[in-house]
Amino acid sequence: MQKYLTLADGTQWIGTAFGDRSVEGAGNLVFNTGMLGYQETITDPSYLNQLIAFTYPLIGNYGIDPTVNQATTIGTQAVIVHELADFSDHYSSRATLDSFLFTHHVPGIQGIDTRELTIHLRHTGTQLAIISNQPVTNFQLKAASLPTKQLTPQPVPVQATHGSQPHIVILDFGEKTAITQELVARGCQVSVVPATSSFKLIAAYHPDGMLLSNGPGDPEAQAAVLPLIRQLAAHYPLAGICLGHQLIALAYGAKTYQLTFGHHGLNHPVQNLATGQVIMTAQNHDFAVDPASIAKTPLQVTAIELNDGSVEGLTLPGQTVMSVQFHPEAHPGPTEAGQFFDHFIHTLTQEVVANA
Ligand SMILES: NC(=O)CC[C@H](N)C(=O)O
Repeated sequence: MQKYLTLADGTQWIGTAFGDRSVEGAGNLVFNTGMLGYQETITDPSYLNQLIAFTYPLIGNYGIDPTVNQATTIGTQAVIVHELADFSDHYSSRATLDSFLFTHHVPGIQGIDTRELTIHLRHTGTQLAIISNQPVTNFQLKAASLPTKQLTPQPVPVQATHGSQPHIVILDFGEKTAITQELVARGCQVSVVPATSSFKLIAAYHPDGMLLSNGPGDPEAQAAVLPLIRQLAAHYPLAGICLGHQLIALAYGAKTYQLTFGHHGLNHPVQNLATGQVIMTAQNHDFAVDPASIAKTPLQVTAIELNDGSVEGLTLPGQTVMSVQFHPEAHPGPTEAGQFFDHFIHTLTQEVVANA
């Protein structure tokens, strides 16, 4: 069965359907350059309502391992690949990518030259796209007719995982489960609460530290949560990852902007400005903190991306506030950025001891 990928600029690509063949979708089309980790990427809630084109030419070859999902539902609108593996050749695999997407009602399209598509997107910038069963004649009308997805709100408490100390409360904007897992692996007790939680509800958890999670969408659309972030920072050590990092920037008066085509990959070099150390990082973001806007705030830049100089880390001198634009939890991606968790836990453990 033929499937059509139509971009807002009118370009059309024709491929073959896989996943849920009946489903159509619309949203921002982004390209992901990771050479592995398609399952974690597809299940990452930050991709809510986006279409993901994988530049790696063969996708699906190691199948689906139920233990690596980053969320229980898939917010991604569509998966675009060059060649879909029709086998899954790994001992941990329990399903094919095709059947996994079918189960979650996500459409896929294969046979697309995703590298050519990526070159196109690098010239035009991120744009809206539609995946459909018939050629699209009226782009606006068709896009408006297709439903957008929502993240499933979680009950309170979402999760209380028992480690020892410290107790970290995650404010959940669409958290990847790997963040909780990385904290638990370092001995933390973790509770996850919805991003709409009040300060009073959060305080009842007696956090030793707070973490603002990753999440989908434009950070400037989250203005309502900024006073809570300032209140949290005044009471607890505060960390932010990706969307959480952008929200910390906004909470202290900086601005964010949309990148031309986003960072979605696993080999983004990031330099720590204090030590000079460069690490490889996993990234997944379309927005970034405007470096010029930071000068007028109390924030300081701690790290930059070496390809385009974008802001990768922030701190607030005088308070324990630290954030990163990249993904220290990886899943997928290089794990060396996990030192961010080590640093945060070390800092707040010292504060817990000092306050005892
Ligand atoms: N992974 C994330 O948290 C993404 C943050 C934000 N939605 C962006 O695209 O920039």
